[in-house]
Amino acid sequence: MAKYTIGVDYGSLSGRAVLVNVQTGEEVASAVYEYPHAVMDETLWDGTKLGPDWALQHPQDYLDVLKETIPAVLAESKADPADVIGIGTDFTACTILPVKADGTPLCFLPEFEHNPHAYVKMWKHHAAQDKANRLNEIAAQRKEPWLQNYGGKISSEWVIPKLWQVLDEAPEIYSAMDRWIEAADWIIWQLCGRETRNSCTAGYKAMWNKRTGYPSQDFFKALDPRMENVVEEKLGTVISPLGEKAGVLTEEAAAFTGLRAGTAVAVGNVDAHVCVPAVGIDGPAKMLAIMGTSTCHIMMGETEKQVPGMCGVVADGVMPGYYGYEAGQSCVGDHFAWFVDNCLPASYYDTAKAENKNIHKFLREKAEKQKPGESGLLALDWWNGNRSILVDVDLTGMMLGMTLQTKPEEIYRALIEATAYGTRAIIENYREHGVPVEEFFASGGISQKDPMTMQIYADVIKMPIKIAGSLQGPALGSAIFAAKAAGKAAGGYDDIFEAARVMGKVKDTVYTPIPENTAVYDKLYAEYKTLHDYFGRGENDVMKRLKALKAAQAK
Ligand SMILES: Nc1ncnc2c1ncn2[C@@H]1O[C@H](COP(=O)(O)OP(=O)(O)O)[C@@H](O)[C@H]1O
Ligand SMILES: O=C(CO)[C@@H](O)[C@@H](O)COP(=O)(O)O
Repeated sequence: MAKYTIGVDYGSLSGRAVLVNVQTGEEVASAVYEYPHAVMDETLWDGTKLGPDWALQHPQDYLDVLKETIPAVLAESKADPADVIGIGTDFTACTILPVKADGTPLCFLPEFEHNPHAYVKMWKHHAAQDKANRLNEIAAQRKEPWLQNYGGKISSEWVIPKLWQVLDEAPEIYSAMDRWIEAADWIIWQLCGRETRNSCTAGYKAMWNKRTGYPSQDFFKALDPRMENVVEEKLGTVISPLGEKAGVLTEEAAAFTGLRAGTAVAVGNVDAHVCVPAVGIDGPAKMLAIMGTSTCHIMMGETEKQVPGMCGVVADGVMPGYYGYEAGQSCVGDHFAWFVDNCLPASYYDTAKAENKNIHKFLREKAEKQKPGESGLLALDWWNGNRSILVDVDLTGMMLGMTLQTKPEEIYRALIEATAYGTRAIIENYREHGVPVEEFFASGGISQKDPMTMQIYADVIKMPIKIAGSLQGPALGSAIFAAKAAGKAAGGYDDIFEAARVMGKVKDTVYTPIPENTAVYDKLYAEYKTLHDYFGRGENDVMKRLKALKAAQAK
């Protein structure tokens, strides 16, 4: 009798569930639910104005994903809930919210429903940069040894800068919250009624280390005396390894999902890291880029190396027995989305509509006719700051080389190329610091939807690119971890590597570098690197000055 697991992937704009056959990896059914509140980055749902660089979400949307998608995949597959042996989930991160001791989000309480700080701060909420800067200064002064495990800088996207922002700007929310918890762990709590903290978000986003634990009380006190006991007061100290069973589905969660109470629930995971087994990766030096709104670059290594500008190195942070390395670009697909939403003449939309084509496909058909370098354009891919290797959200985008002849499709292609150069910078940075990158895999929406982009990436990074076999890489990864949490006795797996080999997959399509393109891209990349260092490493801080002026004028 076939056994199944369900994986649920919480992306930036929607949640997607897949129901997967545990013995074959076949994805039997899938469903998507778009978050009704989407990303609240200008106003809260009630119209309350938000400041610059804010990005909030509503946790009710996350619950509704479970209520909508799980019954949908059960109905589509006609699977008997008794044969669904486990459920796993993954989330964007650090996407984090304040809750009461029983898990109730503060924004669900009438007294806080109009307070923006009571909501989920999404990974791309960058309004705690001043806190991150201060934290980095203090950590560097104190020569905190863990700082180098995070490339030398803690990002404003992470747990402590965001929490510190709450403490400063909304102390009433800080004191009302009993827990400050990643949505990745909160959703597991909703499923199995038990609070757990996963080692992936704890390690990459909350500065927790398997060997040494969290930074010291003294360090937190140096940030702000009110945070001296932040770990005990707001975070959790019991950290669960990936693939472990967090608990079992409660009666209540069984009622709203249609699954059976008692079904195994895996501990939370992150949307990027969870994809690694989904492409069948089972060893070091194989980089996986999860290319969507943003891109995360995840890889395993045999040794722990401190690489400047990476996001982090975490023992067992991806799969057990290896050091997990993460780097990333905070804006990839968001560049293209911004461009089509803001910069295209109406005639492009009209023609695309008349030809019944998606606007990206329409632009791609024009852009793929260009040769590398033909447009004369070069961009810096910093529309949402730079995550790796500069770790600076105050950097902004740039486009060089425009003339009266420049066409929209040329700008579109230059933006794609810029993101490819950003990925090459990450790969070269690893290699320069002794971390080998030998193979390259891609997953995520763009890897599936956009062959031109994938060919450009292969030409720029000069490595063949293998493509994930699943349209839903993270959801499949979550289903794989669910099979591990359920265990062999229930029809799953006791070994995550075995589960990855059976259930993970890549496509037959491989994008291979084209030598005449790589030769031109080598030249363009050299120009990119010059501009990257000039604007990004302090030689000319014009981007920061403009941003400061903008903030001052907006007041
Ligand atoms: N047909 C398409 N071709 C190329 N890129 C696309 C297309 N449709 C959407 N995109 C890009 O893909 C990005 C979303 O990626 P996806 O992986 O689906 O989402 P997420 O990152 O939220 O998980 C968008 O920002 C958009 O720029
Ligand atoms: O930062 C991480 C993981 O560490 C991601 O969750 C974040 O970049 C969001 O990813 P998506 O672009 O929504 O796939």
